Amino acid sequence: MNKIKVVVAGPRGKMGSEALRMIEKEEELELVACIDRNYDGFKVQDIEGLPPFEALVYSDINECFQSIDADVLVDLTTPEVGYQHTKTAIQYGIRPVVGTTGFTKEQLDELSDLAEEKGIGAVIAPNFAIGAVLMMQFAKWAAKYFPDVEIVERHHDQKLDAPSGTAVKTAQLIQEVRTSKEQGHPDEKETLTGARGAELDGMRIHSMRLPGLVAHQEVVFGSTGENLTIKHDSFHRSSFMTGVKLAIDKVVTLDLLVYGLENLME
Ligand SMILES: NC(=O)C1=CN([C@@H]2O[C@H](COP(=O)(O)OP(=O)(O)OC[C@H]3O[C@@H](n4cnc5c(N)ncnc54)[C@H](OP(=O)(O)O)[C@@H]3O)[C@@H](O)[C@H]2O)C=CC1
Ligand SMILES: O=C(O)C1=N[C@H](C(=O)O)C[C@H](O)C1
Repeated sequence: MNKIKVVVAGPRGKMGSEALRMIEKEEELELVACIDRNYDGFKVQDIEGLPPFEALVYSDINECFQSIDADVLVDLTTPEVGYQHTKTAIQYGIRPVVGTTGFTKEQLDELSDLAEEKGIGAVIAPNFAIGAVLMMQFAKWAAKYFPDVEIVERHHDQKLDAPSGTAVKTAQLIQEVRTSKEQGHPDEKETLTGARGAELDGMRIHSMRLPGLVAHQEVVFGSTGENLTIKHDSFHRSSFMTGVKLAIDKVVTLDLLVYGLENLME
């Protein structure tokens, strides 16, 4: 059996370390290297808390891709670094699977164009939890009937981007089917800036950050005399790993960039 050769960027992070534990259990996957700014030249097994892989760690992504034979880059870092990593991977013909959130629309468009130009598969998924993907799809369905909607996302307080990638993706999916409208009272005024949350096409997105949380979202629809709430909770980062594995399996068969795991689920 030909294993899929995987590089993980951000291996000491909350998601990156979970991805290593997933790869350790999956027979068809082989970890061939990691990218980490602090441990150049180390073996993964020499970094405290990480599984006993012999794979080498590189600080420089170019050096990594010039030195090893890899099929897929899994990026779980930060918006700025993840964007650069994704671009570099496509340029080297290594297929990126990106969980990192916070990319701008312009960056996503640019990466999509680059992948198409090079004929390289790529997956960028704001949320790899199957339940979260379903939550977004159910919300899209409901928005056909309920155009008044607010999104409330709650995350741990170490998160760098707000709103979450999932909240933005949910709003974009809703936008595809919802009749565009401004919500709330036409004369409403914020007496404290930000009280009504972020705004996307008239929809409001509220972001909470608290210790103890992992990743949670409610999509609340309102209509005459009724409310509908669609809710998803990730209580542990293992919830994202089924989707990461699915994306790795599928990306090697693609020749363009796919944004959102729903496009890979049958
Ligand atoms: N798509 C999905 O399903 C999910 C996506 N995410 C996203 O994944 C990303 C990572 O999340 P999480 O694991 O919680 O974050 P962490 O902060 O725990 O991990 C981030 C990792 O990136 C590394 N990093 C940070 N800055 C740099 C840099 N300049 N160069 C190289 N490496 C760097 C960190 O290393 P260092 O210690 O050196 O800073 C760390 O290993 C986020 O964008 C988050 O939103 C999270 C959960 C699910
Ligand atoms: O940073 C996180 O933790 C998460 N980030 C992703 C997002 O921004 O939507 C996915 C999930 O919500 C966890």
